[in-house]
Amino acid sequence: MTSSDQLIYVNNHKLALAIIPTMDINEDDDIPMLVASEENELEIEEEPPDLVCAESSARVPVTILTGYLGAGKTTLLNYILTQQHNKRIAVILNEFGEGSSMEKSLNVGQGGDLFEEWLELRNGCLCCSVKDNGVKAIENLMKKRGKFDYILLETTGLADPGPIASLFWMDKQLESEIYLDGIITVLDSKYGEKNISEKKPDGIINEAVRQVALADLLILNKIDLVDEHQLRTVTQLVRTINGSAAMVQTQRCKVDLDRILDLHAYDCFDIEAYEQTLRSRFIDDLPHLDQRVRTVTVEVEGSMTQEGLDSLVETLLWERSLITSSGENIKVYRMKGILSIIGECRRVMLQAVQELYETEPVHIWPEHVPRSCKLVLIGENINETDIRSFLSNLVSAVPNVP
Ligand SMILES: Nc1nc2c(ncn2[C@@H]2O[C@H](COP(=O)(O)OP(=O)(O)OP(=O)(O)O)[C@@H](O)[C@H]2O)c(=O)[nH]1
Repeated sequence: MTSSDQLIYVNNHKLALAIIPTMDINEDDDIPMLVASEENELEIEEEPPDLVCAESSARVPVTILTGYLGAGKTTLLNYILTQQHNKRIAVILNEFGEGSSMEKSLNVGQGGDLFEEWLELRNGCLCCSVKDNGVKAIENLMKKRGKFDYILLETTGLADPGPIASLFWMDKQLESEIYLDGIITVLDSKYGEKNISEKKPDGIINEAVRQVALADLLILNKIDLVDEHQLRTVTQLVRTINGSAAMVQTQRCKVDLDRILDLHAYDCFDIEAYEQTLRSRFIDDLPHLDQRVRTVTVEVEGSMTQEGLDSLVETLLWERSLITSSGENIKVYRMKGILSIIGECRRVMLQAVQELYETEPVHIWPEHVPRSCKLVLIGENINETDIRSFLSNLVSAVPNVP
């Protein structure tokens, strides 16, 4: 198998498995197409009856499964695929063509009526910065194989999930067939602290920290290998980095699938669930650890103008130009918020990953509730004092302005 192959397994009933390795992209190349290689001709039925979704107009969720080397990502994947979920799940392993990972993935779904297809991705990959390519490749795959109900994407242990999330976080106006449902990070309870604390050259934040920071759900796995004290320490550490994600403790990643699938972490499908994620679960810093990446929640009473919102996005996400009082540059990985915008009678939901953001008016502000702007930020060098001061400058001192 060469690095330009994709391996697709399709279980007639509910499972398709794909491995998409790293590829080079030429600027002159067209949008990637999934084509059959000569090695194993792909036989495509126009509409395979058992794989075509009844509601073909429904968008397909993508869940990103990430976590440091050996944390239990594949264990989680296998667990999901063997549970009752009544979904036709496509699995994409972003494995960079590593032989061992492929062998391991061959175990997934064995025992069912499994068959293989070899596909080649002419250009484009899931880890590149060209947003459309990975998405188009999957959409092409869906056209060929019929529509899946769900896509699970397992990253490598050393992946930064940020760029991958940006790839799938599609603007609704682009009318993509897929959308980002959530990022799940699996952590090894025994080695999690060591992995998170590992220093990289030039002070770069390591991948384990980034994976925790960007999680919508944190799975603290391998709890059978630690005692209560170790579990408390790693839980505290993870919570300090990401105070917004839900968290579960597991052995062999056994977790209720309702906690994993259909999270809607990037839309306002369930506003109450969204508001839950804005509630601070922040705990005190652990003094013995260098905690450059952390979560801060700030709420300022009052409303801001649309220009204020533009300025917030520009400063925090695009220019990354906010400097702390101690001279450090604030870098936001993930931001959520509920804002009061002057002239808008509804609460405005704000979501951001890396430099991408989305705002959406949701519920009407109740008359008795004072208007306010609330932000949750996860990133480097973030501290409450500087964020509060920045937000206060943007928020007018006039509460309850319609
Ligand atoms: N004791 C114990 N072992 C576990 C648990 N979960 C997974 N493992 C084992 O840990 C090892 C690594 O698990 P994987 O699921 O392959 O981890 P991964 O994150 O996919 O690993 P990479 O792809 O190499 O980064 C395997 O031997 C698993 O059987 C657990 O809860 N307890």
